[in-house]
Amino acid sequence: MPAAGSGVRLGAGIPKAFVELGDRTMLERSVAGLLASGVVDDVVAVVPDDRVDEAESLLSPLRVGRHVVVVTTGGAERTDSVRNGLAALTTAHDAATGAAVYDVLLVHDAARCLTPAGSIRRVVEAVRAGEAAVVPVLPVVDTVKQVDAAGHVVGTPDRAALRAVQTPQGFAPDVLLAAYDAAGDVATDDAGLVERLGRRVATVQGAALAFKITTADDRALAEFHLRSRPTAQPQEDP
Ligand SMILES: Nc1ccn([C@@H]2O[C@H](COP(=O)(O)OP(=O)(O)OP(=O)(O)O)[C@@H](O)[C@H]2O)c(=O)n1
Ligand SMILES: C[C@](O)(CO)[C@H](O)COP(=O)(O)O
Repeated sequence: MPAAGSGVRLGAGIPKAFVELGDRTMLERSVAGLLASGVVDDVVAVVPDDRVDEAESLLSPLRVGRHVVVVTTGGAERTDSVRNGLAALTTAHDAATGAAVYDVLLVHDAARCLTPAGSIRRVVEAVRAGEAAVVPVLPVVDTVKQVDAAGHVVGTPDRAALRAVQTPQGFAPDVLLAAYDAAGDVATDDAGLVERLGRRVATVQGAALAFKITTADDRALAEFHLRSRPTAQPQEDP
């Protein structure tokens, strides 16, 4: 779980994953949401260097039953943070068993902390059914324009062929590790690195509640959803 971003666009003055929504930080909500989905065993949370102790303390109550929750530090770009998370996972495996024990790896933004369980499950099921890489998507409802540097429209892609992509993105472990090994530069999502290997990326239905909390308006929207359902993290698709 990449959670090491600074949250410039949110403008809260602290790293975004540590911003509270209601009584819990986005980080806690996101990790709890994954573990509550019933299809996630362990989580590596990737946080800013100076937030490791705080993350350990926030996430400690979630270390129940068989679940392992590891905290490690991030890098300058999201890609760097995910790479650090994968390294922590590999190290943990080598120390414990000497072999990979997972059949699916997910990469999930801490900033998508209201993601319903259904979306997480659909991604995992599609990887288990044989897809090497899977992304949850929504149809694009606005017309999308391509613009030049001056902001003038240079094209209108066919909206029917466009999708807005969310997380968690799911992968066969060897495919994700190979994609990060091969990655020379940054990508805006993890599946983009898999595409560069020439591998197929499948789509499954995403969820409106899996929106990425990016701006103050998004935060207000998330708080509205939580006030509407005060008792729990949303776990089912609307
Ligand atoms: N160097 C980075 C940058 C981003 N992320 C994480 O990647 C997810 C998606 O990134 P984004 O929403 O863009 O978060 P920020 O980078 O914090 O936002 P901003 O660009 O506004 O600063 C977030 O959970 C964020 O914490 C990360 O782990 N490491
Ligand atoms: C991975 C992602 O959430 C898919 O939509 C998105 O690309 C992250 O972008 P950000 O600029 O790092 O928020």
